[in-house]
Amino acid sequence: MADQQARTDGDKRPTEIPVIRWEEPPEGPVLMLLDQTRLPAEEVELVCTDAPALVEAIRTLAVRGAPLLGIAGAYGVALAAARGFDVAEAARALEGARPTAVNLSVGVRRAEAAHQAALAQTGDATEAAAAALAAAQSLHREDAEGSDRMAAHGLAFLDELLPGGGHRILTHCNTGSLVSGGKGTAFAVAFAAHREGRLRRLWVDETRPLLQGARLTAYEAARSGMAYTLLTDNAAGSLFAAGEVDAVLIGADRIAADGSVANKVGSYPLAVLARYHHVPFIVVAPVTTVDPGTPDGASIEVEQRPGFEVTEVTAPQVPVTGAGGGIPVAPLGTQAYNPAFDVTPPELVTAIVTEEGAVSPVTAEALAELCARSRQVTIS
Ligand SMILES: CSC[C@H]1O[C@H](OP(=O)(O)O)[C@H](O)[C@@H]1O
Repeated sequence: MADQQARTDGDKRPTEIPVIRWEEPPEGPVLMLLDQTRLPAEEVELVCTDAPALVEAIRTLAVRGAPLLGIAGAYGVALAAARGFDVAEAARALEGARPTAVNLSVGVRRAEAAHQAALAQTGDATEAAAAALAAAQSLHREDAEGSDRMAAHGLAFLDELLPGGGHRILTHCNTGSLVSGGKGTAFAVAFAAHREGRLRRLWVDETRPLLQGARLTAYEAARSGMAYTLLTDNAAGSLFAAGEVDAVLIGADRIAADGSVANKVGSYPLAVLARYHHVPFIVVAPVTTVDPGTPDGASIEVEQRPGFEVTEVTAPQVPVTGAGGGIPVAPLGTQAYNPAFDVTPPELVTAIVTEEGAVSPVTAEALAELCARSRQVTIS
């Protein structure tokens, strides 16, 4: 397979518009979000002035991706506090927006706890709102810093596993700057390999049905200058069979205490293919994605999404005709099975790479030690 010469025009962020930002115009604070449903055709910002608007943005994946959901959830609590809404009500609504990514509730509860502590200490609503905002901004910064550390640990792990560089990495869904305060998770490792001249190619799964790979990862890869190729999800098997994949790198939405990994649907089949073809299957995620409170994969709630996402195709420039706003590709009335995620058992995971380092092999004991170590070093 001919290799295109990768461009090296530097670290271009996927878009000149930040993925998420807090603003304080005279009429009151707002949360600005890059609307990811409009990418790559348009760079459009959503203006959220309250928690219900943010809940809708999360539900429609205008804002998405586990780490970013945590950051957005924390800002959502700060927004409710700053605008005088009921903070507990806003926090519960935000937590309930999507069930699988544990980061969402972690971010919401972190800002809510800061708000409650400040209110208990000062009795001052303005002080409490400021504390919630400070917690959200701290989480935002930590995620950006953690992303760089994950990239470094991930590249070091890859280089040790596959000496000689020239990595051909297959990735699924989207795990770059669009899911993070920084450069992302799995995509950040691929970008680090590219920047160091050790990425031969990024294979990008289109990731049906919402096409996060085709629309978002390809968009980020193009901006980064790396050599990348888009493929349909069902073409991955033939790439493995042709010996064209050196490693699989994916993100995670929740990692259970036993090491089971919930990630975008289609991740589990990749893990089985990787095992059959003796290819490393590497999960890249912040430690906050590990959920000691979820014992195993069967305990992870997998979000079931509307059937029209499968039975229709949509694009910003396509006129809407179907029940969900898209063009029907299946007979009207067709029922569809549409889990947003699947669960990969720990025995199929080569390593979990976090900002604290790589865990390999993946065991409950190693994850428990990682979480304990992380709690010791977490900056409050
Ligand atoms: C590393 S977080 C990105 C993670 O989130 C995606 O899901 P969604 O697009 O539905 O938010 C997918 O599972 C990615 O791995």
